[in-house]
Amino acid sequence: MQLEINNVSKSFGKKKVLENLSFEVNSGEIIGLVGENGAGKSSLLHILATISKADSGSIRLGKWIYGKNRKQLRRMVGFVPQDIALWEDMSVEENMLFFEKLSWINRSKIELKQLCEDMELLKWKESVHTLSGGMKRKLNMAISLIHNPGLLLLDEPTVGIDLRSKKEIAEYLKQTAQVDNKMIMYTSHDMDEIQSICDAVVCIGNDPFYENLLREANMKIISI
Ligand SMILES: Nc1ncnc2c1ncn2[C@@H]1O[C@H](COP(=O)(O)OP(=O)(O)OP(=O)(O)O)[C@@H](O)[C@H]1O
Repeated sequence: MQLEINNVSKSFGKKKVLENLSFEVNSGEIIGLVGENGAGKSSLLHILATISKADSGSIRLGKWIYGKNRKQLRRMVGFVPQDIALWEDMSVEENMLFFEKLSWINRSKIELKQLCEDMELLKWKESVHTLSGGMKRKLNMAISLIHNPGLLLLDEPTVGIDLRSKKEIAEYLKQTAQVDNKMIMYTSHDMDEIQSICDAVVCIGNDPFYENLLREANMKIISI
C-alpha cells in the first residue's frame, strides 16, 4: 500500500501552515515528521486522520481518495493524538473492551490482551488512573491498533516518558512496521530517536535549521 501526498496546502486564517507538501510513503516504512513548534506537524496528522481537510492538493491511501472515501479511509487509519484519551476509572481490560465495541472489527479478549503485551503493557486488570504516563501512552497506542490499521499516525508518542518506555515504544514501532508491514508516521522533537527509528523524515516548515540537522545526521529527507 502507498500513501501519496500531492501539493497539499493548509492555512488557518492568514497563517499558512502547510504549503505545497508532496511525498510518498510505502507500507513497512516509518516516517518522522519534524519541524519547530507550530510548524504544522499535528495539522498534517489531523488531515491524514480525516479529522481535518486540506485546502488544496490531493491525498490517496491505496485506492482510496481523501475527500471522497472517508469511511474506507477511517478503517485503514489509526491515530494517537498528543492528548491521552482514556477512561481513567476503568481498567486496561475494560478500556480495551470498550473501544473494541466502537471498532468496526471484532477482536477477542485474548487478541486485545496480546496487543497490550506486544508493547510491554502488562497491567491488564489495573485501573488506568494508577498507570504511569508511559503506560497510558502505550494503552492509547494499543487502542489505536484494535482495528488493525495499515497506517498508524502518532503525535509525539514518546514525549514526557521514561527511557525504558521510550525504548519499548521504539522497538514496538520498528517491529510492527517490519513484521506487520504497517506504515507509520510520527512526530517527535527527539532527533536521536528519529535517527534510530525512522527510514526517512519529512521536514515541515521550510526551516534551514532542521534541514541542516537532518543532513548532518545523514537522514533521508523525503520532503521539505
Ligand atoms: N484549529 C485551528 N485553528 C486555528 N489555528 C490552528 C488550528 N490548529 C492549528 N492551528 C495553528 O496552526 C499552526 C500549526 O499547528 P500544529 O499544531 O500543526 O503545529 P505542530 O508542528 O504540531 O506544533 P508542536 O510541535 O508545538 O506540536 C499553529 O500556529 C497553530 O496555532
